[in-house]
Amino acid sequence: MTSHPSAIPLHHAARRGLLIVMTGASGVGKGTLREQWLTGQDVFYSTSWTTREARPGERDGVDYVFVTPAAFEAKVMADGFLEHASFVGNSYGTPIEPIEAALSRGQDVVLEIEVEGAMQVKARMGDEAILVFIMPPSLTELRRRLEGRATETPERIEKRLARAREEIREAHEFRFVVVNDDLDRAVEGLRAIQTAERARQIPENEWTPEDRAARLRADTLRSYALSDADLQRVVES
Ligand SMILES: Nc1ncnc2c1ncn2[C@@H]1O[C@H](COP(=O)(O)OP(=O)(O)OP(=O)(O)O)[C@@H](O)[C@H]1O
Ligand SMILES: Nc1nc2c(ncn2[C@@H]2O[C@H](COP(=O)(O)O)[C@@H](O)[C@H]2O)c(=O)[nH]1
Repeated sequence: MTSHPSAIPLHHAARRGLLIVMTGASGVGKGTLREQWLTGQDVFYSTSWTTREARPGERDGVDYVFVTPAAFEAKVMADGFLEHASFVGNSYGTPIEPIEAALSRGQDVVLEIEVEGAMQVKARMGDEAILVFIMPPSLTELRRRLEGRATETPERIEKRLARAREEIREAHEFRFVVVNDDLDRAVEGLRAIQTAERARQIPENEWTPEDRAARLRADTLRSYALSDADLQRVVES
């Protein structure tokens, strides 16, 4: 029997990549988690544009594309960003074109961005965006991590912590919340989310035992379990 393309069930058609957005306060460990989580995976990590100065050891085109405010503004005017935001005195943005190309060829895409930009992605991409808020165990631990990383002046650390207090209060806006206390446990949570979201693209009767386990684990990370009081406790701790 010959089959017509339109007769191919949707789930057998080429899979579109997942768009996973990691967000959360500066210094919570997004980059550290991402490196451990994505090592060995063929995932497209979006390199952002920024107007901030490169830190020692950061490479242009790898860690960020470092640009002047004028070049950044020109890209904004050309509608070249999926999202962009100002963060403690500098601009940051996600170039749109490589993201759409990766998703169309079936490659998963990971963004690592602050909260205002993540809200823009949510508004623009709707349910396609899998938004994951990375939560610090406490604000005291977040301060310890920012101080330990030693990339910011004391004044800039205070500004980032002030912004963190606002960002943490927005956590319930995102689909999942992963607490980055124990690094391995947090990475395992991110893997479960990725596997569970992939499984959603196929009928449930085709799920493997691993898919089912991932779904159960991912359900424990849904943000609706968090109350405002829970978020306030983190901010005050
Ligand atoms: N689970 C963890 N336990 C202890 N320290 C951690 C943990 N995760 C990350 N760190 C440390 O916290 C510091 C900040 O981590 P990282 O640079 O990955 O944060 P980030 O969220 O990517 O920051 P930014 O948003 O500013 O780029 C680093 O020194 C890192 O080694
Ligand atoms: N909205 C966006 N935020 C971004 C982007 N790239 C990085 N970031 C976030 O900015 C802060 C500060 O970063 P740092 O490198 O100066 O410490 C942090 O939360 C990053 O995740 C982006 O393209 N858009």
